[in-house]
Amino acid sequence: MEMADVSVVRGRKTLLDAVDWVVREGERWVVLGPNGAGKTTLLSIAAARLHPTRGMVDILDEILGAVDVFELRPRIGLSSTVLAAQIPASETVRDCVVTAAYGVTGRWTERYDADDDARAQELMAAWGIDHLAERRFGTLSEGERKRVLVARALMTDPELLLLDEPAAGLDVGGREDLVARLDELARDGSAPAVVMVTHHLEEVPDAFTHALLLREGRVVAAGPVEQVITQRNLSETFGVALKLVRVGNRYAAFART
Ligand SMILES: Nc1ncnc2c1ncn2[C@@H]1O[C@H](COP(=O)(O)OP(=O)(O)OP(=O)(O)O)[C@@H](O)[C@H]1O
Repeated sequence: MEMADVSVVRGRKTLLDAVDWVVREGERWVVLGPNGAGKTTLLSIAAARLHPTRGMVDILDEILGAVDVFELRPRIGLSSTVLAAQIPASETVRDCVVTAAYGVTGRWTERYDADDDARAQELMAAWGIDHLAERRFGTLSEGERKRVLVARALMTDPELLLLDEPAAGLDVGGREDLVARLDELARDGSAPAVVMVTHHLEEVPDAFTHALLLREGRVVAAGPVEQVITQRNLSETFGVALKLVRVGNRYAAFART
């Protein structure tokens, strides 16, 4: 996925300002930035859900604006709270996952073949939700919901996987469980390129390779994790003097006093 000089302007507000970014096959990116930095806007463009005001976007060798987005979208897996809000509370977990094959939320009259059912079953097992297959989405805990959303995002065997705050609202146990699963996915050589948006350094899985830091719609730094996740870059990105703590390949940050 490539963005060149991408800007998004709404009224007098610039949501994204001249963003250049390349995500290559096999890379696992985390996008970090404070509230309102433009992370979700950036991900919406990468998901072919939003067109920029200016600039060029190439997703999986298709140029946004010159491609039928309905053909492109099934090649991109997306997990986000906006999507979660579109899933009917009465939908079973199995249907939440399998309906991604048609890019719909809410099973209706579509027909799914044995391969679709087998793929959904395999993903539910991999993400630890197979015991919940017949449970209604609306009855799940936040942690269970998050795992359903990632399993759903993988249903079409996408070439690009986009995760918008996949661990938001989880307790520490739930977060660590999800981070461990994402870490395993990141280490899988057959997994698609991954981009994960978060506010929290603690949520960056060990095996993630690259980071992009965003502040007020501008890229503060982008590149390999160890070069980008530095005390100086993070302090600039979040507008607070931060102390960076590294434990193995995991990170945390605290205000410097
Ligand atoms: N249609 C719009 N018109 C005007 N401003 C908008 C519009 N959509 C988003 N914004 C603003 O653009 C900024 C970036 O929003 P975005 O949701 O991309 O940020 P974010 O980094 O994902 O934030 P958060 O971490 O709080 O979810 C915010 O200040 C938001 O209020």
